[in-house]
Amino acid sequence: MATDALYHEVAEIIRCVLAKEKSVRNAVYGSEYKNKKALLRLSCESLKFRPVFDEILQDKELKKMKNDPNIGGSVDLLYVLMYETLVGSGLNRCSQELKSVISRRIQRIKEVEKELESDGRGIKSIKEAEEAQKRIQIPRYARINTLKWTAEEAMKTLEEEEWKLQGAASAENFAEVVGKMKDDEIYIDPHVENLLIFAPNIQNFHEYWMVEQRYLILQDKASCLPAFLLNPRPGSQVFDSCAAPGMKTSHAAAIMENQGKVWAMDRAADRVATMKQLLDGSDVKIASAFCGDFLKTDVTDKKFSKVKFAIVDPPCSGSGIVKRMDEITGGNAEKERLEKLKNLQAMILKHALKLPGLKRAVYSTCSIHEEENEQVIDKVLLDTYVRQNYILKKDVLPEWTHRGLSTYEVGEHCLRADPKVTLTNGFFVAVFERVKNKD
Ligand SMILES: C[S@@+](CC[C@H](N)C(=O)[O-])C[C@H]1O[C@@H](n2cnc3c(N)ncnc32)[C@H](O)[C@@H]1O
Repeated sequence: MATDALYHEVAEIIRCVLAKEKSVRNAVYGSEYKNKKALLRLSCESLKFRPVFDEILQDKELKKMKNDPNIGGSVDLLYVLMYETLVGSGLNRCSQELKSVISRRIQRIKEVEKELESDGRGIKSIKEAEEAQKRIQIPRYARINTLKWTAEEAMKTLEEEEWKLQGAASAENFAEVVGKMKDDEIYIDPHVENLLIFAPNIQNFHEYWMVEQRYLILQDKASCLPAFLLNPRPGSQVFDSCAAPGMKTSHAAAIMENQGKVWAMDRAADRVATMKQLLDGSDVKIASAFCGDFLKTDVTDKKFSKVKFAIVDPPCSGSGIVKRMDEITGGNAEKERLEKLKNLQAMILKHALKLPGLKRAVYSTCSIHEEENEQVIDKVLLDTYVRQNYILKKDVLPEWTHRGLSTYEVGEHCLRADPKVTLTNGFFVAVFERVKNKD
């Protein structure tokens, strides 16, 4: 039956995507199945609701569906069939064999889904989260590149180009004021220095000459927090352990007024090449961008002895970034993956804290998962060397009311960012400070 062929093809796309062999789009357009539109829609939809289906398949009775001869062990095919049953247009157009796999257990499937829903983990919750996400409009943040011009020059030029400068947005009713801004208005950010706020939907803003020539650097506000909170003095040395593509390196260099040095390391050679271009185009003169594995770097090497500041922005699930496809597919939230990331993140942070002359380090992720955030801080603070030498800085940016999760002791000392609350991507920052003054 034609619909069976579609379901089998969607299952194959899902398999490819979850095995990280291809993106959804590449898998769909590489498929021989003719109706690409149907293929794409059903693949994305089934992936989107997959977390619910996975939970349903934990049920003792429903687990057995995978072994049904019509399913042939393919959990991906079950995702499609469950999608059609619980969300889509039903299974009336497919063969009796496929339909019967579900229809024989439909009552139990609905029961389990209802239980999940009462816990906020059912189909309805995913639909609601998606609707809420559609409604969130994050403004565009642009950092004045003070390595190219001063803030005054920037403001004057923007005014000459007929932008309407509104002054500083108030921190108290930030979301309300910024949420209503018009396309030709600009606010000054009340938290991060030299950061401007533009409306969310300005057409082709990345082609605007100030952006193209890197007089303004498009950078989400939350991602400006690490270098801003690190606040390295001009003339000092910074180590950025996972630096590419160099957004935080370039921000640190601007704060240091191009005086001192930033060691900008990254493991991925292609990303280091991109970073070099970006730093060059931004007039960063003090960065030494190089390729290497930070975990294999001897931080006690004499050449790093003057490093007083560290940026630790390790790989993360990226779950805080609004509107990413892998968020929609739910592919990033797997416990096992988060556990692996947490271990890597903690290792990288602990290693950075071994820099002998280090005074302050900032840890950040663009993840919303506590495993990658508060749990990493907890884990690192269990280390004897870390406990003897560092404290988690208290009262970081006190006017920033969105703090780490209160279920952790460290929570109140950390900053969180959230699209709904701070009008930024989801983000997490914590600052470590050496207990003894090493000056
Ligand atoms: C979140 S991104 C960094 C973004 C960057 N800080 C910025 O602001 O533009 C994480 C980076 O860590 C790099 N990375 C992963 N493992 C690493 C390691 N062991 N040593 C150095 N870099 C690593 C990845 O290649 C990736 O570029």
